[in-house]
Amino acid sequence: MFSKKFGKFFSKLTAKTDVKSNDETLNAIEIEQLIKESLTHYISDNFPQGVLAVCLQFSVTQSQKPKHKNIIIDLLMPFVCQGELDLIAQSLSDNLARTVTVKVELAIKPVRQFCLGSDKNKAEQGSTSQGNIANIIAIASGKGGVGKSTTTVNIAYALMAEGAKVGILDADIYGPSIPTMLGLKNEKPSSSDGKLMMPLNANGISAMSIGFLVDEADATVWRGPMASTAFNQLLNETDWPELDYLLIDMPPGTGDIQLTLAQKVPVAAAVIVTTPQDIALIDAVKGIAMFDKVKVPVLGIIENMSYHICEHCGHQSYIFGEAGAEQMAKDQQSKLLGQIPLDIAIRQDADFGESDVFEHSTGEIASYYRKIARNISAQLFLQCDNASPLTATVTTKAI
Ligand SMILES: Nc1ncnc2c1ncn2[C@@H]1O[C@H](COP(=O)(O)OP(=O)(O)OP(=O)(O)O)[C@@H](O)[C@H]1O
Repeated sequence: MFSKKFGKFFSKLTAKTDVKSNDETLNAIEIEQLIKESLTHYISDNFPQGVLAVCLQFSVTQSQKPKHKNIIIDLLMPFVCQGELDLIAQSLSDNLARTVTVKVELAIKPVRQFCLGSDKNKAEQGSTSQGNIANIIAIASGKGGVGKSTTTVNIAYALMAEGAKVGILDADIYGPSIPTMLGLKNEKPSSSDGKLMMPLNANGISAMSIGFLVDEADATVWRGPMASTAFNQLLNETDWPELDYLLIDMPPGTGDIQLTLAQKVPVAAAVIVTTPQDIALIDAVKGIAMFDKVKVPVLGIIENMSYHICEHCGHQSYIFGEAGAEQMAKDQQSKLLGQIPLDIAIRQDADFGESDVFEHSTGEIASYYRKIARNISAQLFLQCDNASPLTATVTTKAI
């Protein structure tokens, strides 16, 4: 039956199908019209004005074979949304008594900040050394140990599961854990021309980390300027393939080094990871203030280790406090991008260089991260892109 969540368009579908009694009586034009209406009236946080308002291309193919009356909806979209549109396809399938599949192709463009270059220096960097990268997103936390690197890796896999091309740059110069988490410990990058390094590849994710180049012990004694120079080299002297998103795993904290990185890199936007614990939330607020200072938009907050579900009795316990990030997001007029439970499988995967999001991309753990990945991608488009339907248009009247 129809889920309440889909509201208006389901009632329209119900009305239509009730009138016609079954889909045999709906002709191809009516079906296409019904699908268009459904996509137009579907409203959610990531589609505040419906799916078709942001869709770049739309077509419906209806197979007429008597036993396989499948319907395929092809959409060209500016942000990842396959997981959300699969739910619409499921409801359409139920309503039309046909197998409806939505196929999303992505056309992810650099957001406004890159294109227009509100900061000349940033725009120049964006159009030269990182020309293959559409959008750089900083994943930051005020406090250390809240799960920022683990979240970065799993969001990268989640974006990939949603169809995007993704890379990770480990800027956590003082404690690079990305090589371990991606199963690339002890690997070294190669160079074909002696100038640019080839990023390493973990199941399709391109990765670069200071951990690939120097011993952890050596990097930890670096001072601010040295760390910042090393980071710039990692970003600019890597032969990045074409990427929709490069996620930067920022060093924890809100000091000079973080501020310098946020200023030097053409970051399109930032995301803050926190636990619901008060001391983590206080530092997360400082993180938001830091990005505000350098005019990098903060897309929202991810609450990690939100709760733990007992594997024996299923009881949900709020070990680090309840709903802290939700309240903080409200106070800061930001968005809660999602919550991730404290789960032993997430910790084990991180230690062994594996990811459940990659291995079971339709599983429960993957669903938390994929939802967050969709929210990040959509919010980047909606909040920052010129083509967003939410961008205010200024009209001038001739007098
Ligand atoms: N949702 C989770 N469930 C279970 N364990 C988790 C979860 N998120 C992170 N962890 C574990 O918590 C520890 C800290 O995580 P991680 O290294 O990602 O934090 P961090 O914020 O990047 O740390 P640092 O700031 O020191 O770099 C790791 O052992 C990781 O496996």
